Amino acid sequence: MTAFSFEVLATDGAARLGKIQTAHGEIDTPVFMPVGTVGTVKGMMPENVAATGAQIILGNTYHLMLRPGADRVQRLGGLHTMMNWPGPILTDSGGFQVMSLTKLRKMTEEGVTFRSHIDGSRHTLTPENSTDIQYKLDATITMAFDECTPYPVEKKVAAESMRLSMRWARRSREAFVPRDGYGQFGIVQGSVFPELREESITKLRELDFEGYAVGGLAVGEGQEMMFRVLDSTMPKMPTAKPRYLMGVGKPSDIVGAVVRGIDMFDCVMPTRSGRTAQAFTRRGTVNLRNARHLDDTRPLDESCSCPACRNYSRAYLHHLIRAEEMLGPMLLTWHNIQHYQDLMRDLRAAIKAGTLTQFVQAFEAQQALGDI
Ligand SMILES: O=c1[nH]cnc2c(CCNCC3CCCCC3)c3[nH]c(NCc4cccs4)nc3cc12
Ligand SMILES: [Zn+2]
Repeated sequence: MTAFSFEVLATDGAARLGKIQTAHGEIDTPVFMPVGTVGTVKGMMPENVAATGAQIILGNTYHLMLRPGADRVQRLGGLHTMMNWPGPILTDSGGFQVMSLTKLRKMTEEGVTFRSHIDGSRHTLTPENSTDIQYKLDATITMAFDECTPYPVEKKVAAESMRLSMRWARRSREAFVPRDGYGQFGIVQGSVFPELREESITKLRELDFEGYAVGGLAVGEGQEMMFRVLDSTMPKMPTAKPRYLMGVGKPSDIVGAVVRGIDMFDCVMPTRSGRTAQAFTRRGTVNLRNARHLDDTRPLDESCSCPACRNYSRAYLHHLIRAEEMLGPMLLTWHNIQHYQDLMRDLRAAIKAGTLTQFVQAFEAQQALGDI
């Protein structure tokens, strides 16, 4: 059986080309992880997700614990079997989703009690049961239970929030059942305060996680502040372990974070935007609801290999969106996932060739062009 391992194969400045070995297969980094919320990347079959080049997807603990329930997923053979995704799956702890999706909730030192948005039933998430739920889901990578500190907050509020998350990280680590090829990631907090971020990293290193996530960002601070926090935090992060920037982001966020040493990303944008007619292209985003596409026979993005760009015109995609046909969001989701996978593939190739600086310049120039 393979042990969970991470190897840095090349570097270009602070950026790393890496490979993670897991019980469910390997992951080439930098990697973008599509969100498979309730056991499916919405609107896509798993084989089509794999066809985009994606090696790892995300499972949503909050939704799955409510429906169909962690015990039922375990009885159904775990997420890999249930959703027919044999590759690695990373599940979040559920904490962030509870705080962003539920209204009736109460947080204590113990954890969070909340009411299900589905049927109003009462539930509790703690570091212990979140870790146990992720075990039942058979997550390849389990996330520690944390509190994402809101932004902006005063330093002393950020310090208390971070220290709670660090106590929860220890409880999460102690509840984790080690298995060959499986891993657990700690989550660094500390908002925009370098010394709090450093204290958080120090506490998490004591727990020797298989990977480290940067939490508490992409919560409204803006790209400039996010990059500033990364500039001061990344040099303090363990170098031999993968680094995961949670909830990021749009393509230019990802490029800037890879340059600063981030290895893993997740974001709902490519899938959620696919359902709202927003397409990501080399020249920026395109809103396919816009009437300017009515008679446009060109493909969405001539440099893209996905079915939407190979077989259909913008006019047809626009028609599907206006007619509210299922095929519209399906094709756009596929395209957006493909676009993100192609961006990661190009970033990995640039790091390998030592040409990341040139890649970033060309990327920024194209994005500035805007769609024609
Ligand atoms: O500190 C954090 N701790 C834990 N999770 C965080 C997340 C959720 C990451 N995606 C989870 C996925 C799990 C499976 C289902 C889909 C989400 C974040 N997302 C963002 N920004 C994007 C944001 C999204 C929504 C509001 S901000 N910042 C985040 C910060 C944290
Ligand atoms: Zn495409």
